[in-house]
Amino acid sequence: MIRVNGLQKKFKLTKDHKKNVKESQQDPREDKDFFHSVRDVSFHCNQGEVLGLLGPNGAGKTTTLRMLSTALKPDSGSIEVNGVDAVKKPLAGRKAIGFLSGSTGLYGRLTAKENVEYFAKLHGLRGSALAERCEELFTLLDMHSFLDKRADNLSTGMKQKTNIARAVVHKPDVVILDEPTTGLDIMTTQTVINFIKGLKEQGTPVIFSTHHLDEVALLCDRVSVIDLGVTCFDGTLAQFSEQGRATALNDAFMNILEDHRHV
Ligand SMILES: Nc1ncnc2c1ncn2[C@@H]1O[C@H](COP(=O)(O)OP(=O)(O)OP(=O)(O)O)[C@@H](O)[C@H]1O
Repeated sequence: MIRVNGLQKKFKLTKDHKKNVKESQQDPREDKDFFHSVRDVSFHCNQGEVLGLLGPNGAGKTTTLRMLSTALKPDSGSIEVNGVDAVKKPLAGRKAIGFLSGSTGLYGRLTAKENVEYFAKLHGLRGSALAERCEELFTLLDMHSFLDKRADNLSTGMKQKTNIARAVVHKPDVVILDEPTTGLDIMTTQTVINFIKGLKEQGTPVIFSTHHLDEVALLCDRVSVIDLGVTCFDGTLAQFSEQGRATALNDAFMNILEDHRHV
């Protein structure tokens, strides 16, 4: 399981950013020298659960997920993965977490297969264990038709499948996916959704950020909403509808955001 408590992360403002800040309306995340992207974020996800991380553009979801992946160090707060303190022990945290980011690239000159195998080797897999794990992922993610194509020549969907395979090749304890279906066609989206369902069935906790509430309805046991860097909802889907006073998830989401901004 993964438990996140009171995460905070601020960034030093550049000169340009400071100029924009002066011109913008008052934002509680701004101060003289820093932009407080994540101010107070807490949630948890148990074995076999899928948690959907929601929030408007710029709310702080990617910054939060990058802290979970250990790519960014929080200014304060804790991240615990199966009892391991991932802030104090980032190497152990990195091993335990599989992270798909929106920005990581593949090695363009390597084929899809070579990309996944390369990351498997970095995680210490060798021989038949490596071959079996890669084969399992190639089948689950329906990758066989493009395994020998160079990454440079892959479509967006093929690249995303390869990125997902590479993120989970070491069978991490927790899987974190930043907008895994953004920009994908319907068939590729379905493959990714089925893949997440498979992880859930195996008991692996999955946290994914998304703007697609239909995916939340299909996949999620829990929902966490971040607004202006703060968790303004964290609970089950039923509690989400209850607090948002609507059965339609988009209405519930809008009500939760409005309540948060008018407190
Ligand atoms: N390195 C940085 N320096 C300054 N500000 C940053 C930095 N990284 C992120 N931010 C700011 O922090 C805020 C949160 O960004 P983040 O990418 O976490 O949002 P998000 O919820 O993932 O948004 P989206 O849904 O658009 O992907 C944004 O206003 C962004 O401009």
